[in-house]
Amino acid sequence: MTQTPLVRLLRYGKPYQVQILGAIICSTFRTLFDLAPPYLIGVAVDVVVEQEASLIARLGIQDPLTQLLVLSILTIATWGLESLSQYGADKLWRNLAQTLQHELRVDTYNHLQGLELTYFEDRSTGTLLSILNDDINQLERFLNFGAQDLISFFTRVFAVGISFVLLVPGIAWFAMMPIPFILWGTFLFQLRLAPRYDTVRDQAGLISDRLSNNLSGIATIKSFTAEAYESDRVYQESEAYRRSNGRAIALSVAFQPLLRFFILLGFVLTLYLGGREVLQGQLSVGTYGFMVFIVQDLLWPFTELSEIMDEYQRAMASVRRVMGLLDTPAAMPSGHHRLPLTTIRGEVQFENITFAYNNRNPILKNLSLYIPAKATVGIVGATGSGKSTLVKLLLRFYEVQRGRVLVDDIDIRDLKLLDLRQCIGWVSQDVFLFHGTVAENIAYGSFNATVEEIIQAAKLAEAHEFIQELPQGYDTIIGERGQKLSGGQRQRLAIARAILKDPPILILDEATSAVDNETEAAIQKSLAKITQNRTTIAIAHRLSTIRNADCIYVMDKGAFVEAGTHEELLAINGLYANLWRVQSGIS
Ligand SMILES: Nc1ncnc2c1ncn2[C@@H]1O[C@H](COP(=O)(O)OP(=O)(O)OP(=O)(O)O)[C@@H](O)[C@H]1O
Repeated sequence: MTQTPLVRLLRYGKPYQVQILGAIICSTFRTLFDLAPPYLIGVAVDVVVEQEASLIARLGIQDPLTQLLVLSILTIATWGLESLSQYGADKLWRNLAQTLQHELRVDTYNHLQGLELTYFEDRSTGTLLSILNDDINQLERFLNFGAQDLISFFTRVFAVGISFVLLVPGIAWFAMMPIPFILWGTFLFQLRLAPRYDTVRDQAGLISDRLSNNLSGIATIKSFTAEAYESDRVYQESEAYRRSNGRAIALSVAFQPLLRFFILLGFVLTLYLGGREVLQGQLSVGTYGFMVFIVQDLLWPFTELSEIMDEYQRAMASVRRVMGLLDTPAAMPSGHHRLPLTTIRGEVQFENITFAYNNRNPILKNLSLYIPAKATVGIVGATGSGKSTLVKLLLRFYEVQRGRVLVDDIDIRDLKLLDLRQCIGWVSQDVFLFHGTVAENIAYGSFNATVEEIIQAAKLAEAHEFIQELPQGYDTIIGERGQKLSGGQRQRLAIARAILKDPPILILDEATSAVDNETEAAIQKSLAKITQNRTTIAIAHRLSTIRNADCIYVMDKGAFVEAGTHEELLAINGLYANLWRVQSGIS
């Protein structure tokens, strides 16, 4: 990647190039008008000293009083225009900052959402949050003020530099001598500062990780009385952040005195060499006075350079992180084959699949499974044997390394990802509910559902009764991750959500593990009706849950070791029969 972060940011702002150009022009004019007072004072002195022979007189206005009046009007106009361009620059830059940060945040989130699951498993929420929030806010700050400062700096230096060369060409080089050194020093300073700010941003991500982790695990922290331990860990992370910032600050503040030294050099050189020329009679006293005065205007902005660069590097460290995220390719390409909900049959086939997470040992080995359309299969097996992994492969959360997964005889890699996932209802092992009302959570994914449909789904999931007892019924806010509900209640909302979706393929992964036996029996009765018309894969440890399945598969270490109906498996008298005996208390 050869493009600098700034170029990338500007390219990102391409649709807003008119506003950006407008903002740059306003900032430039604001600075130019801001520079006018010394020149206006010079002209005023010229009027009162030279009177009829002044600069303004040469324009045809002889009367000194009229000249002063013209000058006053000019001054008022300059101030007015300065205020106007300041207003334009502020408005444009601030709005641009808002628009760009908004677009960048939304785009980054949309891109992030499209990344595959392994991406999220390898990263923590805190880091991603810090990119979406802090880094993008950092950009907003830079665009609000930093960009204006940068333009103002360049405009000042160029404008004053040019007028210096035009007015006193023989001496301008005295004052300008330090500029190449300053620019070279700034370049070196930038090179060294950039990695320090990268570290600062990374450290900000780590502290955000720690905080988000701790806040979500607050109950565990309290139950293990780990408050002091966690306080210490937060302290350590915060301290590391402080130290990394300290390293950036150490470099940043050292640059300012260095700059001042070079500026002083330019000033003293002008003072001394210019003064010597006056003494030798080669320079007029007036020019010398003006030169000493203007050299400050030329060199003084350089003292702000360190602050501007500091702001710039901070922002660019953030841009690098945001762009890094935007550059991450979505490694799970969607196929093109459509699978409309109206025509899908719901036949599912795993054909000799082998799968390993991140090139570890295979979890599933050469496994095959055929589920006819509208059939119900149960999968049982030891914990960690690969049951959940199997259904996640059907959802195409991960890619199989060998073999194929087919829906209606089409390889799911060829299917449009959206179509594939729309035809599957997944009640996962760990239910996730969003902060919002009960009704919103049930209707999640079926956003146009009517209240009646929501209530009907809740009734089928045996959830209606407890929902009615909640303070605001279906409008009760259930808290983040549904933490104001019990485990069994959360599961029932998740089942209701899947029922409402009415998918041709239904996956129930330990969907009723947290409900009591009586509720489970009631849910089973509803599910018997619901599963009649769709392909269902039910994973369960509690065998009563899957007892009535058309076929039950027993999984062990990533392979099926037994298959058949409940009765057939009991007759085999193998693993399943053994489990059944243990669970039903026969042995
Ligand atoms: N995202 C992941 N990354 C790496 N390994 C994983 C991941 N998810 C699961 N595993 C590993 O894959 C194996 C199978 O996990 P899986 O969740 O499929 O088992 P399971 O049969 O559903 O277990 P359980 O009955 O406990 O839910 C386990 O050894 C687990 O550690």
